[in-house]
Amino acid sequence: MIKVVKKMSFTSALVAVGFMIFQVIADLYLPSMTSNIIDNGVARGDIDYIWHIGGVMMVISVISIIAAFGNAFFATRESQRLGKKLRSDIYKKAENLSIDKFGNYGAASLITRTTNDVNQIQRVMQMFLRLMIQAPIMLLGASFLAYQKDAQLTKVFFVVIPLVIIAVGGIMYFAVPLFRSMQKKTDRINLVFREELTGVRVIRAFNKESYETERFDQANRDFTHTAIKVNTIVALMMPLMTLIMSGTNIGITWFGGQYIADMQLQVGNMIAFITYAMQILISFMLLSMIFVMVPRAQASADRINEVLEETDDIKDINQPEAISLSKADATLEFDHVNFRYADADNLALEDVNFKAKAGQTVAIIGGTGAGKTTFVNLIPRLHDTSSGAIRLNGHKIQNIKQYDLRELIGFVPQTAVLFRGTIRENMRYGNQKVTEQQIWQALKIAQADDFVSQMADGLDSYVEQGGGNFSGGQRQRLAIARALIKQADVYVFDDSFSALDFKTDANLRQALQEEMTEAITVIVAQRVSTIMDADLILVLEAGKVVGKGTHKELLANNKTYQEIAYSQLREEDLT
Ligand SMILES: Nc1ncnc2c1ncn2[C@@H]1O[C@H](COP(=O)(O)OP(=O)(O)OP(=O)(O)O)[C@@H](O)[C@H]1O
Repeated sequence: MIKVVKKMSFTSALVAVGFMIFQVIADLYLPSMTSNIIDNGVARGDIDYIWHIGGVMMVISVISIIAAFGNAFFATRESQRLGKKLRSDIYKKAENLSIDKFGNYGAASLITRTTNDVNQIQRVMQMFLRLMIQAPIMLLGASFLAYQKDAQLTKVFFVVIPLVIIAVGGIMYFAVPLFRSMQKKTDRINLVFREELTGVRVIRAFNKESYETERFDQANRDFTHTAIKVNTIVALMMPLMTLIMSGTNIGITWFGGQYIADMQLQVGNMIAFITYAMQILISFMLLSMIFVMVPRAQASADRINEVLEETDDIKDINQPEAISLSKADATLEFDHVNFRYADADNLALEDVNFKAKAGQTVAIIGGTGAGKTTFVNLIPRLHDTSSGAIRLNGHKIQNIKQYDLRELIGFVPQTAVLFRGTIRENMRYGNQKVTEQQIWQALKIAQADDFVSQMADGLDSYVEQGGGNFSGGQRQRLAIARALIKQADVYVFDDSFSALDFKTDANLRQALQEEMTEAITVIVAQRVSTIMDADLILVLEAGKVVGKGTHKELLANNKTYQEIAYSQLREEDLT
């Protein structure tokens, strides 16, 4: 919690506390003045005194209101600023986490941490700056002043305070663990909800709506059940405290009445004493709320810190080497590269070696799970090699800044992702300075110019979240065009042609070959026809390169390649 709170501006926090101290002093001063008005003004019929003290009380009340407003303003502003900072820090951290670490948390949990957990911290900080410091000061001040008004009456507190501690302690004992479990249940709701929203098509196709609704209802019921339980327990606090306060009132009036009759106490002092007693009990109540809220916020702070303090295994070195676009001199080399996933027993890639230069196309083919995606993910350092080296333009990729490295790579992932906006905005994603002509040129190479030009709004056509209003093949072509717009030394296409028909696939490859004379093209494919013209084909099987060469060479002497090739194409198509 302290680590999180340190992110706050302490000057503004101090200002908030300063205002609050003024407010408490004013609030503590008022009952004393009331007692003076009653005992010295009303009892003696001194109208001037009543006017004079009444005026002073009005001024003090105004000061109290101004101080309360100032405190509320600074407390709200600072807690909101803290929330903003935390949200932004978590977002930046999540954005830069390696794919593995990101997967450990999952999108649902990261969203809960950015929203729900940050809200908890914000609420507690606002309460802290408004009430948490007020409560102990008021408690001490009111106790001292009550004692001053009448020492004998303080005996009421020997009964009342243990009762308050038992009531508050009991409530906390049951409520705090439930508050903690609510956080986990919120995570669960988000996880189920997100999974169902993203898989809505599959759910409908399998007629699993009622199954999924039940799954969501279960998570929802579980959360609601705990929320009702905890809120019912906490709701007991108010009636219990009202009961204790009323009891205190009766006790003070009972004993106070006797002291007044014995001329040991004045009426005004008893009224002031009652007000101080109420302030003491309110302080206890506020303190109890703090004890309920702090453990809850602590759980949130732990969850936030867990993300913020996550050590990232993919880091930039201290003095990275400078690298820039090499165009015709570009080279890409895998030098005895091995890779193992953190939780896996076996290597996902084993001793991969190859070298390519600008203008060349390197293709990777292999069955599902052979390691093709893992292979291409190593190039922009989405994962780091376990051993061996990858060199881009002669630089070990670990020795250059991740930003610089990724600037030199045009990457089309296996699942084409488009962002909500327009086609133009999506095309400018990797290069803000791109001209209209360059966009159309990239769309032409990606075989996307036809369908984009036929759309009523052309480049300004609307793209739904994830590109949902385009077909799979159209999405792939737009994603390819977006990568081509980026000036890069290496273009990586991870199974990016799979949704294209054979003719479009062939046209696209032809266009790429003509255009990519100053870049290296890495293509992952399942279809032999897609990679037949590549300068170098790597055949992957269970993470090992079992064949390396051109289509002709592999067809002549590589068994795995022959099996793949003959299972897909007729003999005459293969030559
Ligand atoms: N995050 C991960 N953690 C552990 N193992 C993984 C992870 N991602 C992939 N693997 C494993 O690594 C191996 C290679 O996976 P990869 O995704 O690279 O295969 P692929 O050849 O691209 O498959 P496909 O053609 O089906 O996309 C598989 O056995 C897979 O189960």
